[in-house]
Amino acid sequence: MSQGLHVSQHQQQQEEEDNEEDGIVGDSYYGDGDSFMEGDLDSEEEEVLDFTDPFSTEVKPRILLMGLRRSGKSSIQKVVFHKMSPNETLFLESTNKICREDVSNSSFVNFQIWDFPGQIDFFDPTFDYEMIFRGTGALIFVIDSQDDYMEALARLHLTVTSAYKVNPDINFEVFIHKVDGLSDDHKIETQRDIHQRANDDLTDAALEKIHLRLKGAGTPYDKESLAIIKLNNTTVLYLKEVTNFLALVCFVREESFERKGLIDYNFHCFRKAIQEVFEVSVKVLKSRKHMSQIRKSRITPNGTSRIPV
Ligand SMILES: Nc1nc2c(ncn2[C@@H]2O[C@H](COP(=O)(O)OP(=O)(O)OP(=O)(O)O)[C@@H](O)[C@H]2O)c(=O)[nH]1
Repeated sequence: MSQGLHVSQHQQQQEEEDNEEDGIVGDSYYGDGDSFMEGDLDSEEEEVLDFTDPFSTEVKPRILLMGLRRSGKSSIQKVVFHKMSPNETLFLESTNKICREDVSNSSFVNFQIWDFPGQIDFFDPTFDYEMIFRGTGALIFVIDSQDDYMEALARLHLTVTSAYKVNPDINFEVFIHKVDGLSDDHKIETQRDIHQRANDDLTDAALEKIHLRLKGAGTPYDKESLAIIKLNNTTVLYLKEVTNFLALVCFVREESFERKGLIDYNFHCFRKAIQEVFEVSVKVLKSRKHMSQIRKSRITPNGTSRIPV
């Protein structure tokens, strides 16, 4: 509660400060201003986008973070990729230029994330959205669930339809953010309402083929999903989910994969055994709980036993 109040006061103050600044309309989105964050954390690279930079032509999967002002885009990025504590995000300044960051923690994780200013204007001639969307793999649209989200939905529709026209292969993700201020019932209701309205808008525009994924709408993997990664030393890494809390990671010689069916069969037996152990453990725990309840019911309030146990 108090956090919510604190945030809204901060937001109000920030809005006032922002309003004093020039908007970015008429200004270049890719200017040579400083990066939006002072005191850069452990970022690999973070910079204001500059299309004259030859590095910008490097082909890397690109993820765009879009949404209204103060919806929480930069906070998500800072908390996820820079281990910033959520409280510290209160002090983030509003983003007024497109900020591009390389995320390359390892050879498996290597992509760019572009954080957009909230008030981007698709009709501004300095904003070359066609060029941006053409090379984009995924667009994450952030909605502040504590705010009146009608404006955000209108902006979502404009963003998604503009992007889809340029590049129908973009994956659209909608993050319903700041749900910490909502009750459980309100969370579900908000998600349902946003989902319904966003899809209704697309249907009205005869664009129901655009698929919006809203957080909570499903996971991109199931129990058959697995990862087989060939390492460079003739070894293969085999990763597969056993239960929600357990994954099996094996390093196997490459030639062993000629008999992959055998590996799958062994994995199947292993998973079955784990599940059986789990089910037996649950039964034992339940029966212990049951016995302890029976014992308690045989003890009178003054602590003496009604029936010897
Ligand atoms: N309650 C709550 N507040 C949050 C959350 N995430 C971010 N905020 C607050 O929301 C405000 C705006 O966050 P930013 O990350 O700067 O938002 P933005 O979308 O990048 O804003 P612009 O750069 O203006 O487009 C900050 O005061 C954050 O502390 C959250 O999960 N819950």
